[in-house]
Amino acid sequence: MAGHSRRAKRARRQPEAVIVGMMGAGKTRLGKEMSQMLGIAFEDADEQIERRIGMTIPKYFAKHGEPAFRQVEYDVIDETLGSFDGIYALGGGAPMTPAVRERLRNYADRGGRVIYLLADPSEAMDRARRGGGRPMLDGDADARWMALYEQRDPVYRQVANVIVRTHGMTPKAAARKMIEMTNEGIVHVDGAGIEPYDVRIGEGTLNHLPDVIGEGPVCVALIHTQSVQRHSDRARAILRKAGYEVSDIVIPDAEAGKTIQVANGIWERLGNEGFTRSDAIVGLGGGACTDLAGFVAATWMRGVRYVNCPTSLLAMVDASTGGKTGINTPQGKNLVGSFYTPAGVLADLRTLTSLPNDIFIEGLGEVAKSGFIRDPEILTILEDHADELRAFDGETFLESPLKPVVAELIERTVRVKAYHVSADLKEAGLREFLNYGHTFGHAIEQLEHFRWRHGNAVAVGMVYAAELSNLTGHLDRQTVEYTYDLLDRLGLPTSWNGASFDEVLALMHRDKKARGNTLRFVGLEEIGTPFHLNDPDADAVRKAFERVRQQA
Ligand SMILES: NC(=O)c1ccc[n+]([C@@H]2O[C@H](COP(=O)([O-])OP(=O)(O)OC[C@H]3O[C@@H](n4cnc5c(N)ncnc54)[C@H](O)[C@@H]3O)[C@@H](O)[C@H]2O)c1
Ligand SMILES: O=C(O)C(=O)C[C@@H](O)[C@H](O)[C@H](O)COP(=O)(O)O
Repeated sequence: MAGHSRRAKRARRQPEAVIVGMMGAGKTRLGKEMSQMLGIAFEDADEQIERRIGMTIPKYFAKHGEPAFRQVEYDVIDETLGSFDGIYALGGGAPMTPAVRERLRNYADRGGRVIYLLADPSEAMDRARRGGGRPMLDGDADARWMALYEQRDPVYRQVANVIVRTHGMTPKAAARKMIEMTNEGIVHVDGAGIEPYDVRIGEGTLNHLPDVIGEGPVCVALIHTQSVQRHSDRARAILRKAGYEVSDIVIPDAEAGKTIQVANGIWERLGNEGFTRSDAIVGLGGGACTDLAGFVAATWMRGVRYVNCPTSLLAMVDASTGGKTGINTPQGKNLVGSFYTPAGVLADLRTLTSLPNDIFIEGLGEVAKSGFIRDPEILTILEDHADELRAFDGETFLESPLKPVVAELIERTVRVKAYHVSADLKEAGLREFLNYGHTFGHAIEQLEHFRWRHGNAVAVGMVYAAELSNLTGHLDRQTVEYTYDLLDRLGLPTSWNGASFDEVLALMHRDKKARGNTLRFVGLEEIGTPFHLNDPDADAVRKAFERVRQQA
């Protein structure tokens, strides 16, 4: 699972998870349950504090006052976050201290999971009242609890990177849910012009839909293709249970859905159904569907909340993150669109269970691209597991040893994407490196009338870019051969012979990176070092085409 790679990456000792939440939410009870299931230790901050001060918390409160108590509390939490590696439950008021919040942020930045345990208020109040010994609830306990809840809920949401609702669940089921959710990979995307958001990767991440959509929207348009009906049924059930009115919008499959006609049909429907600016759109499907849904979200009333739920490997690793949305025109791929940041990305590994083998393999094209431009470890993982990846079978995937490998590949690839996007949302320079292999790849897609899948076209495009880098004296022959070899082992195409050089050249001139009459490519100097290859020698541009064609 993604959580395993998280553990492997963590160099220092720190808790597996920290639990925050209101008094009576069940932090201690469920924390202990989690620790037993995982076979690791449990620690409760309030019990630690009582051991240190040698008296009960109410007595210490009465004798020394709240500020003195909060200082001891901070010291104990600070030490424990740096020395304990089990499950750690904090007192309900701890995150209200700014220094504790700062410490929790630092813990989360190093891969830590802060769980906000969100219980039903009446259940939690009841438990808090029965528990007794809580100085913050002196007087009318229920009224005090409610007042504290209103004050603390936004703070818990701010410090937590996992929110778990336990309403109506048995302790065992709630603890299992908490474990599942802490095992998710989380990639945070931030940067100039970006409203920060998280990409969540794991089994069951669609359960986060209500938290990501939030309380503002009343109606949610769920845009998906027929091919993912099973998953959209689940998403719709989650949304309806959370109280949203859901409009189910089915669009044509793949690139046939990425058109102005389809977008217009949805705009008409949103208008007829009275969608307002405070409503939300969820796109659930492959990259074509999520590109279109994001485009509709960006343009409806000049922008409504958008949640991206990718269901193909390619959409999980690439299309879902970074805010590029758009449609194709008869003149080319993605020629109309906008940069529009989602409120969140939920990559649920369960959706991969219905993904056909050839579409999974296509997604490996973009995974390999991220290895070539930034993270060579991705290439090592691809090499080490090429045979198993090639034999991907959705039906057995979740129980197979391939699951943690795929989860790690997704997380690493999304990190590469987040690195470029965070620094350069609108593609002024660095972000263009994500376009490695795309100048030639997009031309293939266009000339093949989209019968060629995007990831396959990018694979050939990377071979072209490697050959061009070699012909212009930037890349050694060995790395070019390695490119052919790795892509071939993964089952990706490495050659193409579908049109003339002049036809390809005309389309490469229309690529979004081109400026005036100048061709611009992303080249490679060595693995992990892409560069801008501007206005390359015309002979090299043609010769690279011939090399790619000769292999076919
Ligand atoms: N916005 C970006 O940054 C970005 C990045 C990369 C690619 N893209 C775009 O993404 C598209 C390619 O994405 P793609 O490869 O996902 O193509 P796609 O959306 O066409 O999906 C491929 C096929 O798989 C099906 N499918 C998807 N998930 C499934 C599932 N879980 N079970 C069964 N069938 C499923 C789809 O219905 C489709 O038939 C292209 O349009 C490309 O331009 C965008
Ligand atoms: O996010 C980016 O930036 C990319 O270039 C990622 C590409 O892998 C992706 O195919 C993207 O859709 C291409 O965008 P385009 O601007 O070249 O159409």
